[in-house]
Amino acid sequence: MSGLSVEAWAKVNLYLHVTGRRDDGYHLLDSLVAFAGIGDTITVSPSSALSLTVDGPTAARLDVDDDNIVLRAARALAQAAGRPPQAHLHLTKRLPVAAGIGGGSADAAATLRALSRLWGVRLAPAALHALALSLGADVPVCLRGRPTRMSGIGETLADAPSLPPAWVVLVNPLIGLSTPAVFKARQGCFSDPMPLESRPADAAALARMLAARDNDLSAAAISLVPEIAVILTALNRDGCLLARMSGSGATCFGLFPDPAAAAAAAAAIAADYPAWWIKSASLISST
Ligand SMILES: C[C@@](CO)(OP(=O)(O)O)[C@H](O)COP(=O)(O)OP(=O)(O)OC[C@H]1O[C@@H](n2ccc(N)nc2=O)[C@H](O)[C@@H]1O
Ligand SMILES: Nc1ncnc2c1ncn2[C@@H]1O[C@H](COP(=O)(O)OP(=O)(O)O)[C@@H](O)[C@H]1O
Repeated sequence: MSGLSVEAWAKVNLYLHVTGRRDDGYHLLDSLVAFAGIGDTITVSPSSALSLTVDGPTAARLDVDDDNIVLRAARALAQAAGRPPQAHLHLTKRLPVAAGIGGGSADAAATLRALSRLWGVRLAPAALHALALSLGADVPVCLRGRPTRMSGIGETLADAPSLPPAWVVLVNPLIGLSTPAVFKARQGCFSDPMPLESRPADAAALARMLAARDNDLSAAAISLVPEIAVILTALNRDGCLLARMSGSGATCFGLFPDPAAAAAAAAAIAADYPAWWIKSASLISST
């Protein structure tokens, strides 16, 4: 497709601690966020009006209406730039929807990047960050697209140590899980933020660092979608260094030290569970 394309990489919460709750109901988080080399693609091209078309393997699971986060991002950027929202947007959807890997947030971030270039808009970094946050708590981190320590509700971002070469297998049962529903179902106390060690030397060291942490939303997500427990068991096989849920689920990731081990695990899981969405990809180490 002609136009200007930006990739919207899948977000992976390597760990996710819930450290508190604000008065407005939003939760305070401490998360190491990475990105996998698989995602959606946003392509923008000049047009006299704002429009969106969608294709791709998971497009059928998406409502393409005025409320789509991609169109909301375009309108918000146009308003901030004081210009009409004129562009045709095309979304190639490959990530499952409502899946804990930030598909919508990554699409919104990619839209902001692509339209900034198409329209020649250069918002100040603080203004772009605020605009991203107004679209969703995960949009600012997706705008960075590199390993990031995320806190607050998602607005406080700090560079994380660059990651060693590592590969993930992402598995989703193609059952959408609502983020607010998972936060609502969460029980138990809050975690304390933990300091992050310096750069892990290799994937095994990264797995050891992550093993001391958790995803505090897993139990709540499993109570809503029990298949998540089955996925974690399926991922925990030879060569897998760590298996964990990402975000509010239901996607889980297995961490692998090399691409061959990840591809072999993905193929073996696909043979056992042909109805699941299963992909292997590299982790983006830094930019
Ligand atoms: C949980 C996380 C972890 O990275 O990822 P996902 O599972 O969505 O991928 C994110 O914080 C999700 O961010 P995002 O999906 O942008 O959330 P928003 O649209 O802003 O909020 C949706 C709803 O989730 C809850 N929410 C979200 C973020 C947060 N820090 N605390 C919350 O309690 C609130 O109920 C809110 O109304
Ligand atoms: N472009 C988009 N891609 C994915 N989901 C979208 C999009 N636009 C709106 N949504 C809605 O956003 C919600 C969250 O989806 P998504 O961002 O994929 O999941 P998560 O927040 O778990 O990472 C879903 O209810 C979905 O219908």
